Parts: sequence; structure tokens; C-alpha cells
Amino acid sequence: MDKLQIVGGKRLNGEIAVSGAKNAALPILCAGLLSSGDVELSNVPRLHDVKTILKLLEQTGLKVTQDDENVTLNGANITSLEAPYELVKTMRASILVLGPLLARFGEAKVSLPGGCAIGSRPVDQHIKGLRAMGAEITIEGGYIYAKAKKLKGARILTDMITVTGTENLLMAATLAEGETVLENAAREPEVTDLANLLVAMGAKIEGIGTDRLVIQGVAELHGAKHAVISDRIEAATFLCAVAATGGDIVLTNTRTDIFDVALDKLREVGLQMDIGSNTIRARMDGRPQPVSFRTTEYPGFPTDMQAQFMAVNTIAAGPSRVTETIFENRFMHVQEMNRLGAFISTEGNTAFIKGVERLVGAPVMATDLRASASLVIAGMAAEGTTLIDRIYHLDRGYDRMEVKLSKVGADIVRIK
Ligand SMILES: CC(=O)N[C@H]1[C@@H](OP(=O)(O)OP(=O)(O)OC[C@H]2O[C@@H](n3ccc(=O)[nH]c3=O)[C@H](O)[C@@H]2O)O[C@H](CO)[C@@H](O)[C@@H]1O
Ligand SMILES: C=C(OP(=O)(O)O)C(=O)O
Repeated sequence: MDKLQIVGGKRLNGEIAVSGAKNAALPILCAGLLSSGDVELSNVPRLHDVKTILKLLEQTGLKVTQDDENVTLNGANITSLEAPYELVKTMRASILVLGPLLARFGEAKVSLPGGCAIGSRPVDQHIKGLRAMGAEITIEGGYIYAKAKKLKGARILTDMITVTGTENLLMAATLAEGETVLENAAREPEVTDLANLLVAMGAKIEGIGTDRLVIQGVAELHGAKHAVISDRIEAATFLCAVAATGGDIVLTNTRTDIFDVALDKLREVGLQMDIGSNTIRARMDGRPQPVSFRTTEYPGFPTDMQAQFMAVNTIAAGPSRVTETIFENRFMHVQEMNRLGAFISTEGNTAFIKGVERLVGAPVMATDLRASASLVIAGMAAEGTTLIDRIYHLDRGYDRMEVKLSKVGADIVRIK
């Protein structure tokens, strides 16, 4: 199992190109199932999760042609309407084949994703929405069996804002008969990116970027070309890294119009930023200032940045408080950061961070994707050597993070 070895205390200097967004690429790849035409995608990040979803899509009969970050999908010969447990269990996003398969072929059998380390990951809202569109859905032996000769447009109000739920229902609605209204829709830029691809494929969607999506179903979708949006979470992770280590970096291939409140928080931390149209120059000197926040839906503070900001807070000049409202168990990095000398306690879904003068390297274990990234940041800020085990979590969602960071001066190597 690969590990990362980091010798901390190095300032970061140089340029980092941000990759395409994992959380946009995964739903977008599933949209390939909606059409028999060629869907030509660029800026697809090189991630383990992308490999997994492509494997899943290929076993449905979707033709995948890949040349590095360019992926062309063709759904003219779909032969299987099933997503097996073995593939779904490793990646929640696999549930996103449900809407497209059901809408285009009238049937799907998809394994329930189950829980994961950060908390339970229910899909009841996806099911509620598809049932409202006329699907007959049963759950047996851990599988969702869905059937509908033709989905019918409906007004769907989800109980809470769900990103994947919005994406699944949006894809299903593009091929349903009549009008679907998705109320309380997620507004994340990754949802918007998917919607933009669907429009390029011939879908009729109004209200893109708002919490009310109105979709007029069409008989079929055609092929299209699309570049996956830049990863705001990867970009903000690098910004947290420089906030923790000090230095002067420039992020390229970024989209500065899609950021959330995290950017304001970075300014509060003391990071100086010059924002260009697709670049961010970030400079940091001295100790970070503490920042308190609670995670919430876009454009609020993203749950996917909670752990990385906590890493910065561990060495901040004062106490802070972090509340996680999206997932019930997304504090697994706390124990590992405390192994590095951080001073963090938790009470329910709130963490209290004291802010210490220094962290000291130690062996730690990555427990989930963003927790892994937060340990990389903490390790880079710590004195001495940190060894991070189980970095397969990191590889799920970051494109060669250690290569990008070592190019800008971090002392970080992968140990096979
Ligand atoms: C709103 C939000 O911040 N969503 C995050 C969530 O998206 P992801 O799409 O995984 O999760 P959802 O947005 O669907 O879930 C949001 C909340 O709704 C609940 N829920 C969801 C669907 C459902 O059918 N029933 C149900 O109860 C979930 O348990 C969770 O508490 O994790 C991703 C990976 O970390 C992040 O990129 C997303 O930003
Ligand atoms: C937890 C994440 O991903 P996933 O929903 O695929 O588990 C994430 O992107 O931070």
C-alpha cells in the first residue's frame, strides 16, 4: 500500500495547474449513458475515481476512448442496465447511473451505495424523485430495481439540498415526458457544469445555477463537446497548503468565479490573493489567523474543505471552532492531527481547535479523501518527518498531489 513521506517546514514557491473537478467529472461521465452520440470531454482529471466510474460505464456497454485528460463516450450499444455492488461500494457516485439508465432504457438495477467512512449516504431522495416521475422502484438484496416505460415530468421537492440527488433527477428529467420542476435543487458549480453539458446535448433546462431547475423533456439527446470545470476544492486545498507553510504560489487553470465562502475565509487567515480571470496568486508570511466556520451547501462553506482548513487552524495564532453540518462523521482527521501535536477536541459535530506554535511529524493514517489532504497540509507545516498511510483515499480525488506539491518546493515523496 502506497504511503507519502513528508519532511515539513518548506515554503512553497511556483506554479500549480489545477485539474478538472472530480465532483463534476463523475456525473458528467455518467451523462454519456443518455445519448447514442459521441460525448467528447476534455479536462477530465486523472483520478482513481474516474477509472472506477469508467470501468462501471464500460461494463454497461458504453464505449470509452481515452487519451489522457480527453475522454470520448459513446452510448450507441448499451448491453447491461446494471451497476454491481463490487463497483458501487468503492464509490458513491456510481449511483448516478440510475437516472440516465432508467430514463433512456426504462429499467435499471443499481446497488445501494451504503454508508462510507464520513457518514451514512442515503439515496432516499433520488428514489422519492424517480417515483414521483412514475418509476416503480423496489429494493431487494441491497439493489435498487427501477422500472418505468417512460418517465413522466413531475414537481419534485427534495427534503434537503442534495447534490447527487439533484444530478440524478436532472439527468432523468431530460428524457422524461413533459415538464419536471426540481425545487430545492443544489446550486453547486458542479451541478451547473453537468447542466451545461446536458444543454449542449440538446436538453431543455431553465434556472441553471439556481435552486429551481425546470426541465422540458426531449425525445433524445445527441453528442456534444464539453470541458470539465476546474476543481475548486483542489484549488482551495493548495491555497490552504500555502497558508500553512508560507510562500508564494500561482494557481493556473482555475475558475475564480465559482468559488464559495472558502476564499473569504482564506483572506481572514491572512492569505494575500490576486485573483485573475483563471489564475490566483497567493502569498503568505507568518502565522495564520484562526477562522471559525460551519459547513453548509453552496455557496456556503463546503464540507469538502473542512478538514484542510482545520489543518491550518491547528497552527493558527488563536482558537477556532468548526461545525460540520453535512456529514455526521467527518472529523476522523482530528485524532490524526492530534498525533502531530495539534490541540483539538470535539463535542458532537463541533471541533474546538486551540492553535499551537508548532506541529511535529509522526506516522498518521488517512481515513478518507479530504482527511488525507488535510494530513498532507499538516505534515508540510510540521517539523520533521510525517508518514501518511492509506493514501489510496487521496488518489481517489487528487491528481498526483505529491508531484504537484514537490514541483513547488514541498519535500514529499510517494513510497511504494
Ligand atoms: C450539500 C452538500 O454539501 N453536499 C456534499 C455531499 O454531496 P453528496 O451528493 O454526496 O451528498 P448530498 O448532497 O446528496 O447529501 C447532503 C445531505 O443530505 C443527505 N441526503 C442526501 C440524499 C438523500 O437521498 N438523502 C439524504 O438524507 C445526506 O446524508 C447529507 O447529509 O458530499 C460531497 C462529497 O463530500 C460534496 O462534494 C457535496 O458538497
Ligand atoms: C467525499 C468525497 O467524495 P465522495 O462523495 O465521492 O465520497 C469528496 O469529494 O470529498
